[in-house]
Amino acid sequence: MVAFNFRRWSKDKTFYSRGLYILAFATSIYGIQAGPLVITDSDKLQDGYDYIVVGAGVAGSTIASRLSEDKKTTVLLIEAGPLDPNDPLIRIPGNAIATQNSIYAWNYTSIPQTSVKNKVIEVIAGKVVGGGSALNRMVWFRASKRDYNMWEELGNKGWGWNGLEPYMKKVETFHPPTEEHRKEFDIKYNINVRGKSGPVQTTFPPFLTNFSTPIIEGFSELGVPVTQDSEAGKALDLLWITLSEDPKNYSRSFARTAYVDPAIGRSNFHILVGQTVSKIVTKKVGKKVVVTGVEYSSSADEPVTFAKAKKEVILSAGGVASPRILQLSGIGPKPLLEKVKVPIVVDLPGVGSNYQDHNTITAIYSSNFSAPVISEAEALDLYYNEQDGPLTGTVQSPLAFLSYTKLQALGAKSDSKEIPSILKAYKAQSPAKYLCAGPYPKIHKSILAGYTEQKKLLERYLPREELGAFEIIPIVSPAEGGATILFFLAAQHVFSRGWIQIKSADRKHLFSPRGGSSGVDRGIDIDFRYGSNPLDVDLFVAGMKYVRKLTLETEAFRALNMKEQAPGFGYTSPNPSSSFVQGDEDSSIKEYVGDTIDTLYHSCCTNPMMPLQKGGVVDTELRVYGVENLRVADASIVPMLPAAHLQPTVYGIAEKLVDIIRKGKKH
Ligand SMILES: Cc1cc2nc3c(=O)[nH]c(=O)nc-3n(C[C@H](O)[C@H](O)[C@H](O)COP(=O)(O)OP(=O)(O)OC[C@H]3O[C@@H](n4cnc5c(N)ncnc54)[C@H](O)[C@@H]3O)c2cc1C
Repeated sequence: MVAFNFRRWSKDKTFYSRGLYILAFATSIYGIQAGPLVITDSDKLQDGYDYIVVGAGVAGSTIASRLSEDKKTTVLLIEAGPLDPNDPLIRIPGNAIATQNSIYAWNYTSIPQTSVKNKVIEVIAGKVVGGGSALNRMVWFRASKRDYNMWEELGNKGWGWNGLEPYMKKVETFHPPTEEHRKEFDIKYNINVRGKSGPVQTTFPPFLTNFSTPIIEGFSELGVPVTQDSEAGKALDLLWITLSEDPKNYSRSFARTAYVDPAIGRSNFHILVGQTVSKIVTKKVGKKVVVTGVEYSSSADEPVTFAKAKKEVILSAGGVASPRILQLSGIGPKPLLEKVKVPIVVDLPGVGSNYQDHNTITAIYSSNFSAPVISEAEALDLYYNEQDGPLTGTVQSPLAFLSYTKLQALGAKSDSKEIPSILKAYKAQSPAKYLCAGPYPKIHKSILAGYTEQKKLLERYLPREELGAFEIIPIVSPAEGGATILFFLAAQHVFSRGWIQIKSADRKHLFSPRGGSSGVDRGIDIDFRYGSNPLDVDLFVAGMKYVRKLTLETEAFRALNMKEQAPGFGYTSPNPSSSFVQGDEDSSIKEYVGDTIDTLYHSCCTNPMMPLQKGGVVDTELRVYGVENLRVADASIVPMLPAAHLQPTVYGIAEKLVDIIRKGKKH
């Protein structure tokens, strides 16, 4: 019986985890008990705090905790979700997928994605103290130097690799594997580039499968080596990935344990949980717009309560919620605010624009690979008694980040020796061609200017061996008679840009129930615009062909007798598009992309840190343009999606902001 940590079947497009079913009794035996917690109810609030931080996720927890290290500074952290009672659903790494479908998630849905067969996509985000770090897959690594250096080149001095890396390092305490474990799997790492004393614990999961051998050998046949350590600034080729977990008991190390728990008990730190912020409150002082505090409530029926900020409000509600709260507060594109009848406080075109995410499809193979089949009871026994087994982690072998050059050399036709075909076509596009005007009758000039700059950088750097273009995550799902092998394929530097726009001024939508795409009006249009630039779909064609080369043509994989289950050669869609060409491999993969494209949950870039005239929402000190005493710090300020999972980057952004505030820099 299979008890592996996650699987995803293309047939019904749902995730599930056996972990879900073992929780009930796991709760009762899980070792960690809640310590003494000081949670402040509204009626116990002080009459104002120096800083109010909205959202106790990755960034918000970090900022609130660090600011409260100064005893003279009062901090209020407000979180819509609960403080979990040390729930194994969160704490046991192997339960990650079950957590994503639990009460700890917001579970928004996108609007139908018109470029990919009107697919409606679930947009999972953490709604609990810890935010995304409480339910993510704990994959921990920074992007390549060039990813961050491009941020700097967009006009953000100090936000390149050299400006951000020390802060990402500051977050981490890295625990090397045992010598025996390192040797057994030939794990590569470089202790010198790792953090040594940060609050987030990272390590390699103890339970790895021998699938790392065909992965390393198969990729090697295709010219892809193992990188010594992704954290050195080149997250390219095959990477041994650490997870954000504590080897003390192989439990999740997340923003709650790393930052909030140490702050709880400080008399100058208060945290309100189960309270949803619906508005940043401002007043006019002369010509200036000044933030005075926030309004929040526990439900749509409750009246709002005002909390006063003496110095600043820092908005850290995440890539989807932060632009939403700004728009609800009258800070955003004028035509949108007019349409939904929110009084305009500041006309800021970039709020909600520039939406980016890693999108993904899954290839599935049968094989004769033999991996231990572990029952639920055995998995629990291993976890609790031996700190081992599939519940200790979420990945079991290295994963790959391929540059365009490597990907297209094997995965698709390249009609030029110098530049792969997708990039050649991208270069030929006018920046406005696939950009969406959002709430404007035509694309706003600042947003076009910002994208034009981004496009120039992508054109310049994507052909070089400096940036990841495509991620391949192998997952082994053991079964009697041979494991099922899943490959998650994820596009890294998407060309499409989406929008987040509120549909209503009514705060009641912030309390819309969870529940898939059941037609619940959540008062918000979340539009990834997946595949709106058709080259993003072409990239998946190249990626899928690459995976076929790897699985079906390398010696290492041929020995495993891999048979493609999905998409399968000659995949025909139940809902074929008009352009579908029977018998054509590219066309068939495109159909599969249209039917199954999904998110890798890295929503970001919706309040980009860029100059105002380039569609920016915040400056390099993360201050919102045109508003005094308001900053945004979370995944929304990322100007351009890096080729990496996001959490170390967002923690780093938060740590850097704290330093900026401490140094008291002015605009
Ligand atoms: C399912 C999933 C899997 C992921 N896997 C990985 C991974 O393996 N590795 C990795 O590096 N990254 C991963 N990520 C991404 C990473 O977790 C996020 O990028 C990161 O959490 C973003 O941090 P943030 O501070 O911007 O927002 P979040 O961490 O999402 O925090 C925002 C917080 O604000 C709260 N909030 C929102 N609205 C309001 C409101 N109105 N009032 C009060 N509070 C509010 C939310 O409840 C939440 O707690 C994953 C994300 C998800 C969702």
